Amino acid sequence: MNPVLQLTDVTRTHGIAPHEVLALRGVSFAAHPGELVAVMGPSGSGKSTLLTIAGGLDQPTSGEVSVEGVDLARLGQQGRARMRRTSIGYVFQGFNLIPALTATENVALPRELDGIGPRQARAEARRALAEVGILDLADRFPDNMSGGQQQRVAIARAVVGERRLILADEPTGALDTETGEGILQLLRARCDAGAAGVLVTHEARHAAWADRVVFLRDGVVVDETGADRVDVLTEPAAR
Ligand SMILES: Nc1ncnc2c1ncn2[C@@H]1O[C@H](COP(=O)(O)OP(=O)(O)OP(=O)(O)O)[C@@H](O)[C@H]1O
Repeated sequence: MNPVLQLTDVTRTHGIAPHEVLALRGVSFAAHPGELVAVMGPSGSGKSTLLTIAGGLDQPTSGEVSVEGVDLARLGQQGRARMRRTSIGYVFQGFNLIPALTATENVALPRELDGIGPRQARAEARRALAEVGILDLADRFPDNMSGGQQQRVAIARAVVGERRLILADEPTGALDTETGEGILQLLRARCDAGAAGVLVTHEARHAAWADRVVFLRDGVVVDETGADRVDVLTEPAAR
């Protein structure tokens, strides 16, 4: 089966010499349909850099990133923006909802930007809100929702329109344990339905929802394993 996401020998340098930082050094990585991959590693190991590059929000210094078989570098800026709206869902730690828009409007926005008519975009948004269990909050504004409810809206926005690649950067951030588990359950369900997911997390019990765990250190993939060995991965210094 072809991967939804493929990174090949990706390098990313931040800053300029002599103060440059090599955030990623030759990372190769794939996520297939139906697969949830967790990315773990110490602070500064390159996890967020990897995710933003996978989502076309940042570009590698060298190497190739393809989504659904399309090399993002060949798309140009507009093509990448379109790819982000149609194929890639990004769940940010801080939700990034627009306060002046209702839940439905927040979720419908990427579809409308993509040229879908408002009526269809709203219908798709309501379906996505139902999928994450908060259709009853469809007309509410973010400020009148709990953190967990806001994160559900953010997830609905990331999956609306049947996107095939879901990228989540610490999506349970400030949420309590139970709400956080609910969010991971949603991501898992979306991958079980055929999407590919990448989850950046610091917590082993969150990574346990994944099929595979990739461990980064200093911008290099130092280990890759099934979720059954997550406990080992959380303590690399002891190995
Ligand atoms: N815009 C930038 N300019 C300069 N250096 C950067 C920039 N973004 C990231 N870096 C550096 O690149 C390295 C990787 O950062 P990154 O944020 O990807 O790590 P991370 O594993 O996500 O860390 P954390 O778990 O703390 O979020 C770090 O050394 C960081 O300081």
